[in-house]
Amino acid sequence: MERKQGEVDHLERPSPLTDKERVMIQDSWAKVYQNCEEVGVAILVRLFVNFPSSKLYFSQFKHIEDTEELEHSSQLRKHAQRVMNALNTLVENIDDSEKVASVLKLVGKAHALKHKVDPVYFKILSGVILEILGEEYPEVVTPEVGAAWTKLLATVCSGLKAVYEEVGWTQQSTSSG
Ligand code: HEM
Repeated sequence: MERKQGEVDHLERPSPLTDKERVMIQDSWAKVYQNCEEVGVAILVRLFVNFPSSKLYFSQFKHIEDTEELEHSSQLRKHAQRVMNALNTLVENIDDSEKVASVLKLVGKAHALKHKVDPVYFKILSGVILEILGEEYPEVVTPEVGAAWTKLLATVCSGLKAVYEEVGWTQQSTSSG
């Protein structure tokens, strides 16, 4: 059974990142980004395996259940690359709130208006990112570094939610699920 939304509720209402947290995020990301393709694919495969309803937005692999087959999907790999690139831009520009806001606006608008992705999946994805980073980089992602990432991802989710509200997103038939 899928895990539900409440699990990542701690990602709500982020407090601002401190300078120390920004540095921890940038240092840890530098290591992660060396393997961006592998890590990106691992994150998305975990998302789609653990939360199969998230697959339904993707025309080319929505019916694929086999993990290895998912891993090789070109649509999945392309999206993994896009997610990692966007995260890289956010981390690189962590001190530039205008740049961060413009990235979130582009991503939020595309997902709300074009792809019609329920924003809950951004929270779910954030949980998966934290999980994979902790598993793959246990030496780098110490509890303190993980906490900084939690804050960053919470900021991303709340920024995206604000964009969704701005473009008039209304909850679509997910209230019972
Ligand atoms: C931080 C999180 C994410 C980032 C940075 C991101 C980034 C992107 C980008 C840059 C695109 C192409 C933009 C466009 O179509 O105009 C895209 C496409 C897409 N995204 Fe995301 N995405 C994220 C999370 C998600 C999630 C959680 C889902 C659904 C569960 C999703 C579903 C899609 C779909 C269905 C497409 C179109 C795919 C295609 O045409 O092949 N994205 N994403």
